[in-house]
Amino acid sequence: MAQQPVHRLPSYLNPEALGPWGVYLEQVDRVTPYLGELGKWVETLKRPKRALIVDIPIKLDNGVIAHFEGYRVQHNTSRGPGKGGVRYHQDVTLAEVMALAAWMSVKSAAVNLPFGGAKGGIRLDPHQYSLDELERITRRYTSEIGVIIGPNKDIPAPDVNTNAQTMAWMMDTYSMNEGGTTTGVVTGKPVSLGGSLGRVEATGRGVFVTGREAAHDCGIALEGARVVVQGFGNVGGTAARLFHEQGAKIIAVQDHTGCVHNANGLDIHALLQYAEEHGGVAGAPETESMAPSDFWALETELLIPAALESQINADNAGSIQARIIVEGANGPTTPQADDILTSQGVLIVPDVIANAGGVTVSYFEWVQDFSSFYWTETEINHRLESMMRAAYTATSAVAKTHKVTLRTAAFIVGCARILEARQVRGLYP
Ligand SMILES: NC(=O)C1=CN([C@@H]2O[C@H](COP(=O)(O)OP(=O)(O)OC[C@H]3O[C@@H](n4cnc5c(N)ncnc54)[C@H](O)[C@@H]3O)[C@@H](O)[C@H]2O)C=CC1
Ligand SMILES: O=C(O)CCC(=O)C(=O)O
Repeated sequence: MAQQPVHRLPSYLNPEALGPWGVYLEQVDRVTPYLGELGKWVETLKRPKRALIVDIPIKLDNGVIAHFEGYRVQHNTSRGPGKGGVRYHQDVTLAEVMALAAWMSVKSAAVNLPFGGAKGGIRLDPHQYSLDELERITRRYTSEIGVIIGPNKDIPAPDVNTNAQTMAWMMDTYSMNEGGTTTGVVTGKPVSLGGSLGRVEATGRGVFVTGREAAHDCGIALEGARVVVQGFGNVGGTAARLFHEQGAKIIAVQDHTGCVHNANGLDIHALLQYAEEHGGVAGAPETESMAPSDFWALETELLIPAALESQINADNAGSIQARIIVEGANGPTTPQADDILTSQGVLIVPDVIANAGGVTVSYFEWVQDFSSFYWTETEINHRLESMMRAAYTATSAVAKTHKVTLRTAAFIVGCARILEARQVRGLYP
């Protein structure tokens, strides 16, 4: 499974300095030698098919007109319509959304969903705006990107700081503009609007399933295993709860408000409630606060980054003492950190497999909306579990065959599927 570190970029072109898009390009460079004849199409993967920047002018509650910048990027649609979430965050940039869209292409293909990759975002700190303002921002954004989205073109979903309510506003705005209710234009909607049971916790559940498989491969029992989680929102919060419910000990959690630690294991149900009421984990009872550098250096069986990109990088990778990293976030580990961790014997379950549970249940939601026939939560969870296990097992087998990391293996599977579709669609698609 171990891979020799490779450094294809010249030293003056540091992928960490290039941000998430640079990290993605380096990952593509690393997989190219394994793509055989299909490698001749690899340039397709190195640029987005389409990128839209939109201006979102809205009237704030105080009467002032404010302008926000929004994006929707469709990285690749060779295998099906674009698919991917919408992020609201003060640091969102076009280059970041390009990387997030590209990881969606690889992810959808790696788990064999009939989708391409897309992503959207608005640069704003949603915590600074009222619910009414967020509704106006979301509706204007949806109208502006309405020219390129649609149930057969590109289907948005929730990501950081967006949720089922955001998707309901998007679905309603798109439907108003189209002149008819169009449930299939977004996924992650409320169940009362054609959303799927199980979607809210699907990504965290996928992280749990792939983490459990990886632990099994490494001979680690979940009962009593130590787990450290960065990000305590939809993905990190759910994953922490599922590991906790299987007897694992969540010893530390970090979110944007701080880090909390308890060597005997945090009471995850109480912490979830505290974070809901206080907007974050900082100051939770029966916890000690901890410096971020100490957080990363904690000795643990599993480490789950479930916040933002490039959190595990050349600066902190050397101090990490986890046996397994399960990537709930997109792009949390830079290529340099990958090399350092691999040389330390850490097994990394990459984002494009580990967090694919969300888009997998989004796929179920899309199928249910088209057929107007809805499945039970037990059916959803059962199908999700079997697809996540199959993806993990297939990726592990490819990693063993080529003697590469799970990330390179997942990229081999995903990129080959995308490029094969690209090839058979013909020379002038
Ligand atoms: N929601 C979904 O279905 C999916 C999400 N993801 C990825 O998972 C990650 C988390 O997404 P969600 O849980 O949906 O978002 P969320 O908005 O529900 O939660 C984000 C969490 O990250 C924390 N956070 C933000 N900035 C941080 C910082 N600088 N340091 C530490 N913690 C910080 C927040 O406090 C919050 O707990 C993102 O990378 C997202 O792209 C991946 C697949 C699907
Ligand atoms: O559910 C979806 O369609 C996409 C979720 C997402 O944005 C992701 O997997 O990163």
